[in-house]
Amino acid sequence: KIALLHGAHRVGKRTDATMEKWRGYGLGQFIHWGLYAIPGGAWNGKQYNGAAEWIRSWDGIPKSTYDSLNYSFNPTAFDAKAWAKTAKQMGARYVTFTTKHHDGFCLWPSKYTKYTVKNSPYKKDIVKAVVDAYDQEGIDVILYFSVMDWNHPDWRYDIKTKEDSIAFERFKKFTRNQLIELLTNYPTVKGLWFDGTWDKSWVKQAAFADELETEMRRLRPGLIIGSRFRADENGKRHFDSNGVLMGDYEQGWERKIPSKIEDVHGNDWDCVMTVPENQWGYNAAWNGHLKTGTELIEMTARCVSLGGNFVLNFGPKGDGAIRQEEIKLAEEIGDWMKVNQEAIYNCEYAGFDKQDWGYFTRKTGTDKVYMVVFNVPLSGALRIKTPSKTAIKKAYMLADAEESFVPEEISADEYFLHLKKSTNSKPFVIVLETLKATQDNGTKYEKAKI
Ligand SMILES: Cc1ccc([C@@H]2N[C@@H](C)[C@@H](O)[C@H]2O)cc1
Repeated sequence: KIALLHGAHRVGKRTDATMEKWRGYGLGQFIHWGLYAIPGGAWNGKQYNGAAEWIRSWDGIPKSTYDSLNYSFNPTAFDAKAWAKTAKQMGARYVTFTTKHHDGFCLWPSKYTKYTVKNSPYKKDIVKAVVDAYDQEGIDVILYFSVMDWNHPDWRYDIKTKEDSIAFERFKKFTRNQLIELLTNYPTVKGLWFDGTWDKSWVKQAAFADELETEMRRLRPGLIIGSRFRADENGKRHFDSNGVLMGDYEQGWERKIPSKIEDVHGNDWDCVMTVPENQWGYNAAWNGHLKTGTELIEMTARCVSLGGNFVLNFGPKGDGAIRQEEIKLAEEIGDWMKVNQEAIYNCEYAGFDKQDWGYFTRKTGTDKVYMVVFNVPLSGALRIKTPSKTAIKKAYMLADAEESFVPEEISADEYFLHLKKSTNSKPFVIVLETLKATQDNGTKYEKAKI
């Protein structure tokens, strides 16, 4: 073990109630909204293919013209209550909302810069509107914050000169001020989702960032901060020099999902996902593959089956309205969640071997296991391999408990559930009530008689 002053301060998962609630969210919403939604991936009639929220950084974009977009930011269709209703009916249990993206434009009236919504035609505090609307719907709020700030004159990619160092000290104070300001203005938020923390300038601030994290946690006990916020004193990010996760959950799963339980190293994690291949902010021309509702439901089940949460991104338009494609996806996911949410909320890795037909989830702390089925085999037989000393007492459709199954034992701890020749067009869930023979209750392990 390497002695570290600014590495991880905890080994293993947090066990407090706030984090246990976070662990059970299952499904969340990401919202990327800001000035980049105005151009929507195009500039002077030319469509760009990169991620729309990065348009300021592309060749050919006059940065000063982009920066003055705050003077034309007037989202007349913005309705935080409508956003929160969409999230509620989709079944999202939390939302991660961009307070400030890399371009530095603040969607709250920060006292520490002029580059905020206050100096736009819109004027009002968007962060407050979103926090209040989602609180009212009972959806927890996490605030996204980009440390990298292209607008701030004191931002540096690296610190090479004395001048850089003096400027970056000012930038560090500015960053701390904004974070304390956010936690003070919006006391109900449950966490911060950091981005823009990979450049050398910030990676060199292990001591400062460690102290700032401690200060934020003291200001907001229970605050949830991911692994992307700070590096250790050797510049190690996400995992410190001893391989221990920094922060409360792993933030590395951006547009990708772990394929097996070993990949998550026993940590909490969430996966943040775009509908197109790689567009977070609004891009008018959604090119390439757009994920379908069923694909996104499968990603949700896959994340929960591996002990994580799935967070689907929405990129509202420059006028503040959510695009129709996203509304439709939210409805499709919501319709499925209304029937099957029991297999998603407050569920965890089941400890069953993965099978081709889909995913196992387990209601946290119980013997109730769910089979979320996406790929019905031609045989109609769903294979189950139970962990040793685990019997299946009951098996039935979540949507209709009357429709039950008698597992056919095909070998030790291995069964088939035979589906009726029904043509399922949507993913469905089967409940397994299991029985774990435990030594201390003295019962000799008996195959439960179905
Ligand atoms: C290389 C890279 C940097 C930043 C990102 C940002 N993280 C996502 C959550 C979005 O905010 C994207 O702009 C994506 C890729």
